[in-house]
Amino acid sequence: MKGYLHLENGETFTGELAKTSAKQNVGGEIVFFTGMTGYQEVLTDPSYKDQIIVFTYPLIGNYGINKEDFESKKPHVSAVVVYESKTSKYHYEANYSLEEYLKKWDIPLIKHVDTRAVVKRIRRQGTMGATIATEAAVVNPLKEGKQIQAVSVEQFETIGEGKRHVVLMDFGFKKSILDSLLEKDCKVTIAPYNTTKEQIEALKPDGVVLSNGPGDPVQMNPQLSHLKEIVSSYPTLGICMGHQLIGLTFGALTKKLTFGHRGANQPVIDLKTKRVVMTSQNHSYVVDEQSLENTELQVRFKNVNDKSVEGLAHKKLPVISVQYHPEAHPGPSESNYIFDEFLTLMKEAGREKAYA
Ligand SMILES: NC(=O)CC[C@H](N)C(=O)O
Repeated sequence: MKGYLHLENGETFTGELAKTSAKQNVGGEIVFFTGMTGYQEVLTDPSYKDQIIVFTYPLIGNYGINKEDFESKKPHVSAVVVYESKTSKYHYEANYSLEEYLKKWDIPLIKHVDTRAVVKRIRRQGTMGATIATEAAVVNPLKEGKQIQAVSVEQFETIGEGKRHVVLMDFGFKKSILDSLLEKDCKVTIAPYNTTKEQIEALKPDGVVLSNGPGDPVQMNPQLSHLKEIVSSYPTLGICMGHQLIGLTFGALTKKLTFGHRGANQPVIDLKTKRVVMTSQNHSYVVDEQSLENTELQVRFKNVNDKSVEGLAHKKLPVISVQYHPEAHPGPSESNYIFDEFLTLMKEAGREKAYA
């Protein structure tokens, strides 16, 4: 069936709607992902909530869909745009084809769209509102959402029996972050996004991880003073949204990039070691470097392409943060060492406590 991708700038692209959803009209913020593989992780990463994802690689779905690669229990994107979607699923682990999986969750997929042209528009004019529709449709301009509370857990849950106890504050966490912590011999308590310092104290953790999450970080403004108390009291690692929130809690500002970084090959330099690592990324917002000037934070990582801030360290407290995804999935895992650094921070803080 013929379908349309309408952009907020007034342009329309024509394609073919797969039979994955009967919805006539679905809107969202249109963004693009440049990895050749990793579509399962992208679909199920809660940070993509309410976004229409354009895959730049021209053939998507060729190894099907299997549960092992999910980053959460369900897909969060509002719709999918591809050039070609593979309808078979020959991989030995596959439970669904791409289209079968999207049908299960009633998510529209439009194919045979000139994805190269769409991406060029987004690169030039920025991420914008878009609608996938069966006919002409109005595109609603983007408005600020409260996506974090929609994806965060409501109950505390503790997993694993490792040596270090970490509270993972859930702004929309990817399962790979939990897995990375469990692999490093941590016991992890997943906590709702609005957990207070008192609730964390009761858990007696060794450290806190602030997770990734969807939308604009300023949606957390009402909670920033709570977060500052937490981050100032425990060794803390912030990842993506978590990193942006660490920036905001210490008085820095965030800003939106024209089209963000979404892919598996973003080069990042670690200013401490002077080494460049290839990283997995998914974000629109960044911490504004100039706004760090009068704060207690300093830049630890930078994007080699556009020089944007990719990570911070607190000048005195055991607090580090990364804009990229050290847990990978999809993408390279060579930045995984940041988890080891976080472990060292917890170990050192524990030693101080023992001698206090
Ligand atoms: N993956 C994330 O945590 C993304 C953070 C935020 N939603 C952004 O787009 O910048």
